[in-house]
Amino acid sequence: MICWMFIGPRCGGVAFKWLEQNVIQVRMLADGRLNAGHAGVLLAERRGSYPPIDLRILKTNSRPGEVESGTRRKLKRLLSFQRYCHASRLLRGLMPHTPGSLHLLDDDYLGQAAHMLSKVDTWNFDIFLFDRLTNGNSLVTLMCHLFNVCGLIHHFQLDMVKLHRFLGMVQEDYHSHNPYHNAVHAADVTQAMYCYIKETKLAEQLTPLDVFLGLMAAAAHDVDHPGVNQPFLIKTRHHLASLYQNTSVLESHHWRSTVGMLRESGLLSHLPADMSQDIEQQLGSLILATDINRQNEFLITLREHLDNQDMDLQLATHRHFILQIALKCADVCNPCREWELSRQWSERVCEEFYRQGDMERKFDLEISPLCDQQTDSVPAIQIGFISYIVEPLFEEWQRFTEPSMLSQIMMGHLHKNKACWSRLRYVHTLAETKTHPHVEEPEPEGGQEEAEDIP
Ligand SMILES: Nc1ncnc2c1ncn2[C@@H]1O[C@@H]2COP(=O)(O)O[C@H]2[C@H]1O
Repeated sequence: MICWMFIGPRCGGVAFKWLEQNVIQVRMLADGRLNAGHAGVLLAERRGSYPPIDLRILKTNSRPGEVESGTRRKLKRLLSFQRYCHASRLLRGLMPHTPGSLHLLDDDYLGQAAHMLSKVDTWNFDIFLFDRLTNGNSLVTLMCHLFNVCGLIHHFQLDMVKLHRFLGMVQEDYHSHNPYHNAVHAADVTQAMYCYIKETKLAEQLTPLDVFLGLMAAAAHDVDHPGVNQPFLIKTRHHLASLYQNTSVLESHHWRSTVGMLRESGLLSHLPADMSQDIEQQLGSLILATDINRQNEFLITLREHLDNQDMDLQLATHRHFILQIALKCADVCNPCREWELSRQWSERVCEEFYRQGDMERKFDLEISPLCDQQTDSVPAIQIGFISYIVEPLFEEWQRFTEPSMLSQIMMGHLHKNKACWSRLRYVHTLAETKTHPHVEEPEPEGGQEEAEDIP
């Protein structure tokens, strides 16, 4: 059955609504235009960040065919115009976030944000605070600053209006209602990427193009993330899953969306065609490397290079590989942040998992691993994630940096945080035992003593 529905203003995330007996509407981001699937689950196709425009256009078209054919050009024009307004508001320092109530940023806030930027290369950079100080514009503000301090604007002769327009689009295309996969995560990964790029081992070898690619890929690597994972998209037969043949579905979408925004903004239009094509391809290869399913492939290659001591950063291919690794590290570095920051990311990512699990439960789909709030506790998820993903990767990264001061700081946080989660898991299991006395009382865990002083 084909069904078109017009729904309220954007609220992000994914929501279900029963339409008919056995047809469910799944709303992603509350974009107005929905795709229909006769298998029972309907998923929304995301077409940009400005649903009020979508809705206005779509409401004037009651039949799906008409919407598709008659307004495509108009829609595109309006989206661009809307984005243009957004970018120019950003340029004037106005807040783009609450439509109809634009305020000037308080000078004190800007002063504090500027002060934070002077320490943007420190590992304890508090991205949550920075996001509040910039009124939700952490990604745009951070990227503009980094492009400036890295000399990229000058080197690539970038047009500032186009740059703002592009970054505004990227930031807006992150779903602000995702607890984890939102623009603050992108800003966090970008800040981490900057720290890695500045590692002596890399800084000496990277070209301006490498730095440009590393920062751009970090900023855009999760753009338009729907807040659910690939298995969810596959089992609900989302059109992106079939478009990308069930392989690196989200990452492919992040990349292609980025390319679309690059072209729409015209940011690279002054560069020779072969150069902008190369940039698009390299961005793809970097963003696709963040597919967590490819973790082992990258880890094995990195280990081989380190064992054989054959990494030659004068070679473009080797620099590209190490940029992929750096981006992968940045993407999963939250357990290496200091406890207060790390804990927030852990809770956010688990909240996103649980929301997915709740939807799966509600609609009788199999609950995905780690997504069952009733059985998968935050501490248990964290210990698993640290043990199987983060530790193995960062151990090799530490070897690569020989080891740098930053690597040692990150490993220090990682071990402390893991011990802390162990302690919390123990407390959690103990509480479960008290509630369900038939469950055997847990033994104190290895990390417990180490974690005594951690809240
Ligand atoms: N603190 C964390 N705990 C558990 N999983 C995490 C954590 N941080 C990141 N991840 C996972 O790591 C994945 C990296 O790729 P994704 O962004 O697709 O999705 C991310 C999450 O599924």
